[in-house]
Amino acid sequence: MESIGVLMLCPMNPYLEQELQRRFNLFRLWTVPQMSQFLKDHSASIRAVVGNASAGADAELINTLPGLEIVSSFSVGVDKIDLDKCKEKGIRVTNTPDVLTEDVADLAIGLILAVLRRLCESDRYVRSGKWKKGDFRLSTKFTGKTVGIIGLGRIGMAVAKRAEAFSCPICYYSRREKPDTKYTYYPSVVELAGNCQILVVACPLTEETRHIINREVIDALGPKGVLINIGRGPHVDEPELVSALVEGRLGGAGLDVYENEPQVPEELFGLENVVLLPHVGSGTVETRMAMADLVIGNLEAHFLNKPLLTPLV
Ligand SMILES: O=CC(=O)O
Repeated sequence: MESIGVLMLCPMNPYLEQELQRRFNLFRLWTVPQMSQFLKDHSASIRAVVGNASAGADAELINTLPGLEIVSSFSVGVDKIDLDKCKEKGIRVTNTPDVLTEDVADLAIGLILAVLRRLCESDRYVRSGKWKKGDFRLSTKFTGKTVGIIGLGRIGMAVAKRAEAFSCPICYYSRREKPDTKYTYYPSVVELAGNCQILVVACPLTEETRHIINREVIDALGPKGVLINIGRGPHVDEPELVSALVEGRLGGAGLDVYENEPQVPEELFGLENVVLLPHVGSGTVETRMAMADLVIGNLEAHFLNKPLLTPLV
């Protein structure tokens, strides 16, 4: 397979890069000095693109690669890939589901605890020496709080299972009620937000779910409510979230994702009821290796005319 051109769109993971390099003719887009010359020289030989949560194959890229057969994403979310264009052109698409579910759900619970129990703030309290002058303020209990989940897919279910272990009643919103769950269903996000204390965004980003967290939802969640976003930044109308937090209309937020990563609204930096992570939901050594193996496995299967491991398109 050494002659097959594979285009990696940005640096993602050294192991993945090394294994792709060993098997294919790997092009690293971020090292290309001049895009137009690169495309002139190599676009015909590129048969696969490897992207991730921040860089995917959009219509423009797809149109410049006449030999493209497969886009294999080092992510579960594929919102950066033009799926319709891929379908239209018969380009296969794969992602990395399942292997990252546990890590992302773990992180959602970590964010809930970090916000409610003020873990980051109390860590800073110890390090700055403030403890010597007095005890840390009281925080908020997690056990027993109602957790609302937007999107009861693989990750949403894993969050629910974990929250159940904290004796939390679980409710959810999804496009359709799930017949095989005991969790309470609300047919709108506003109703869900009005009936839970912690609202977790765990659905894929699509045109329907863009800004699913808007002012009305934030107001329904209210000054005691906490928003946790482990989905995608554009699920949230970010300026509305920032003003609700600054004005105290929302109780707190735990965010792993943002509308314009890696830009994070600086107004959030001074708020102690907010915990900010740099999009690390699946960011463990173990999981990133499993994701890399899936990307490689899908490419190998494709070029050996075998069934794809995790086909999306
Ligand atoms: O955000 C990460 C992913 O989609 O895997």
